[in-house]
Amino acid sequence: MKKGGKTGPVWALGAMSGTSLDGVDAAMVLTDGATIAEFGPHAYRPYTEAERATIRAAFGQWPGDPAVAAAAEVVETAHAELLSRFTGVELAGFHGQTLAHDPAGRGTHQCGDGAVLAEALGLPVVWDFRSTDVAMGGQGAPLAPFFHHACARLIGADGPLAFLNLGGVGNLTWVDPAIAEPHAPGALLAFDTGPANAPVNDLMQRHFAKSQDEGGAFAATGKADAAAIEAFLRHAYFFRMPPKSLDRNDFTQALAGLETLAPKDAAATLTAIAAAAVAKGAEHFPRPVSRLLVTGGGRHNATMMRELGQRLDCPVEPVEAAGLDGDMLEAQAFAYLAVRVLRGLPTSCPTTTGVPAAVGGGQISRPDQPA
Ligand SMILES: Nc1ncnc2c1ncn2[C@@H]1O[C@H](COP(=O)(O)OP(=O)(O)OP(=O)(O)O)[C@@H](O)[C@H]1O
Ligand SMILES: CC(=O)N[C@H]1[C@@H]2OC[C@@H](O2)[C@@H](O)[C@@H]1O[C@H](C)C(=O)O
Repeated sequence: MKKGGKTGPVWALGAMSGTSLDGVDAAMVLTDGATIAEFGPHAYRPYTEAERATIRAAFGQWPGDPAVAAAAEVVETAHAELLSRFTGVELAGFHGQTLAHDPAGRGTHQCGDGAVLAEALGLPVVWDFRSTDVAMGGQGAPLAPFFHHACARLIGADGPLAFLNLGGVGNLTWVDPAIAEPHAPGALLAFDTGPANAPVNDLMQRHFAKSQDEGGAFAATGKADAAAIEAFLRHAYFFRMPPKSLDRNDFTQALAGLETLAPKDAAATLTAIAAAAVAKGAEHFPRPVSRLLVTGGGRHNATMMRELGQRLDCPVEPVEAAGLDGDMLEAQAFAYLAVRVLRGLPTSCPTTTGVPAAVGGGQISRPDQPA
C-alpha cells in the first residue's frame, strides 16, 4: 500500500495504552481517513501486575535507559498478543505507551517499536504519531481531536459540541461539525484541561491500596475544600492559552498540599478539581456548545460527572448518549489516524497541538521492510 494510493475505506485496527496503565484497548474502524463508515470489533488486554511494574519503572525515562527497553518489550508483546486476535485488518495504528512528554524540552516519547509489531502481525503498522508534530514546534498532543471531528459529523451534530476525555489527565475538544475539514480554520480547538483521574487514583493507592475510587463513592463521602480548589486554579497552566498539553505528573507538586486533608475530603477536592479544570478550559470555547460528551474512564465516576454538571452550562453526558463507545474511542482514534497517515492527510493543526501548520505525523513500518 502506498501513501495516498487507495482512496476507498479500509478496515484499520487501532491500539492505545493509556497513562493509567490498566491495559491495551484495540478497536477496528472502517474509514477512508475522512469519514467513519463503520465501527468494528474491539478487545482489551489488561497488563499483569508484573508488566505494569516494568512499565511504571520506565515512566519519565527516555530512550537509551535500560528501563525503557524493558518497558518497550512488554508493550510490544502485549500489543502483538491482542492485535493478532483480529482478522480482516489492512493496517494497524499503534500509539504505544507514553513514558515521557516534554514538548518544550526533550520532546515526547511513546515506547514500543512499530517495526517489531509489523513483523509480529504481518501488517503495515503506523506508529510514532506525536514526534513530527513536536519537532515542528507543536505539543504532540492531544491527537484524538481530528477523530472527534469525524465523530461529530458521524452523529449528525448540527452545531458546536465538545468531547471530554477523562483519563489520567483530561483533554477537551471543541468541534464545529459544519466545517468539513478538521484542519480548516474554526473547525477545532483542543487542549489538555488539567489533572483528571490520576491524582484520585494515586490517593486511593496510597491510603487503601486500591487502583481507583469506584464510581466516585469515596469522594462522595467527603467535602470538597473550596479554598483549595480556588488556589489550585491559580496554577500558571490555567493562564496559558490553548493549545497546551500535559504529562501525567505535571501537577503532583501542586496537589501535594492536599495531603493534609482527611482522605475523603482530599478525594472530594481532587474530584472537584478535575471538573473545575474542565470548566476553566471551557472558558476558551470560541462559541457555546449544545452538549459535552464525556469519554474515558472518568465518565464512570458519578461524583466527577456530577461536579462537571454543576460547573458547566450545557448537558454533560457520556458519549454513549450519542451512540459512541467511551471505552474504545482512543483506540478507534488511532485506527482512524493511521489511515490518515497512510493517505498523507494531516493529523494535527495549529488549533489542536499548536503546530505552526497542519501536519501528518507517524511512521509506517511494513512487515517486509523493518525500519
Ligand atoms: N468504574 C469506575 N469508577 C471510577 N473511576 C473509574 C471507573 N472506571 C475507570 N475509572 C477511572 O478511569 C481511569 C481510566 O481511564 P482511561 O482508561 O480513560 O485512562 P487512560 O486512557 O489510561 O488515560 P489517558 O487518556 O490519560 O491516557 C481509571 O484509572 C480510573 O481512575
Ligand atoms: C502525550 C500523551 O500521551 N498524551 C495523552 C494523555 O492522555 C490524555 C491526554 O494526555 C492526551 O493529551 C493524550 O492522549 C490522547 C489519546 C490524545 O492524544 O488525544
